[in-house]
Amino acid sequence: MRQIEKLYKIACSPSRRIIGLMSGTSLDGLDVALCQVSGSGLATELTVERFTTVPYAERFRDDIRSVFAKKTIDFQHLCLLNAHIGTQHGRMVLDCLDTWKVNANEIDLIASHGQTVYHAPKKQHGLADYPNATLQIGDGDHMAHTTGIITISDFRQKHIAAGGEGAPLAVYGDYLLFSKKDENRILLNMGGIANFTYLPGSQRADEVFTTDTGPGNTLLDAFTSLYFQKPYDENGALAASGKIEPKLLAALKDHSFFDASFPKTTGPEVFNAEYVQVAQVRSGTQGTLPHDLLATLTRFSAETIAESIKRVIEFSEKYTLYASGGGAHNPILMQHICEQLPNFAVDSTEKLGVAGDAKEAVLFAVLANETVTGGGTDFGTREGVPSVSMGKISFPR
Ligand SMILES: Nc1ncnc2c1ncn2[C@@H]1O[C@H](COP(=O)(O)OP(=O)(O)OP(=O)(O)O)[C@@H](O)[C@H]1O
Ligand SMILES: CC(=O)N[C@H]1[C@@H]2OC[C@@H](O2)[C@@H](O)[C@@H]1O[C@H](C)C(=O)O
Repeated sequence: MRQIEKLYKIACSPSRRIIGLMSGTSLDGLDVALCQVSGSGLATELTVERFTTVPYAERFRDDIRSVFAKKTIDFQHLCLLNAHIGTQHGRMVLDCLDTWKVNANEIDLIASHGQTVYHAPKKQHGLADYPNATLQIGDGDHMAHTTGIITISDFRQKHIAAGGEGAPLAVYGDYLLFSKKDENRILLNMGGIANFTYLPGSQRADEVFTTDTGPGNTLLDAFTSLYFQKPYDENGALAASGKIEPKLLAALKDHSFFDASFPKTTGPEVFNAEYVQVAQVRSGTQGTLPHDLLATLTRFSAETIAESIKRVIEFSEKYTLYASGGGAHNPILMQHICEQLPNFAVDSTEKLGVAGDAKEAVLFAVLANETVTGGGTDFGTREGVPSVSMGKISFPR
């Protein structure tokens, strides 16, 4: 059968098995979600059959770090990694299928985010002659060839072509899977970077809203690794035993990103260890003890998240916040957020049927489903949510 006919059959079938893949800014591993998806648009129904995070080997992580969020890199290495990550992610998928005892030919599609290596929205690069830009590597052709499964990848470019910043894309899946009549919902994801989607109880697509808020865990991870040689502050234990340094907190919050209008996006290109060190010098707090630094950075993430949410809500309305991403496992971060949003009901996306750790990978499966089924949800003229299909199709042969 011709490849295009196979794809057409997949598109016409009442349901599809799609593997969603996400490798985020934390570089902890590849999130792999095997989903059964039926319908499209607001009639989409999705069940997560399997989910796992394949942890990255130290060597693979260091390899990605060598080109990650840096202005100057070894260009040959970037070129090699584009193919290498595509193949490695493909092998990780095959290993998962093996463990799950699922044959690759039972899978209809892979939705592969790839690895963001640089994110440069115009508001950040400031170069008048250039557009918003972002780069995800781990090419879809390598994934398709390695796995033998039709792969949809590189979702962010169409968003940019249509006037967006290439992120957050979660909003599309959030709206299709989680919006509910008469309930105002905020879906807050805290990975390396934090973002949220606002889903109005009106369920009107043209009122849906999304933005990044700034750092989630990225700074916590950087300093936990520097001072404690651990990948992250497990359960916020280190921050819990420190004191917030107010002068440093004020200096951390003093950045144009936080004053810029919504929607906006960012990444570790801005929020990195150097950002903190500069804030320490500016506030004369270089002597801050490691535990106090983590306490302050945790509060910094929480305040910038809560303040962003407060900017878009009506105080007379009721909202439920559903948390996801690794930060939802950090009780200190969650406690600070809840404290600043006292009128919110707070829950996890688990309550909505999708585990918080799986959510982003699942949402890419939804995006791929929309690409092949035609989708066509009209988000109106809302900035940051262009009404486009996303992703490029790679056939295995
Ligand atoms: N038990 C825990 N306690 C504290 N923090 C945790 C815990 N579990 C995970 N995390 C944090 O979550 C991070 C991973 O989050 P996640 O996988 O959502 O990020 P990501 O998808 O890579 O990032 P992004 O969404 O920005 O692309 C870890 O690096 C760690 O900081
Ligand atoms: C350019 C890029 O990879 N951005 C990521 C990153 O990680 C979190 C936040 O910043 C978000 O905007 C986005 O990912 C999620 C999956 C999104 O697009 O919704």
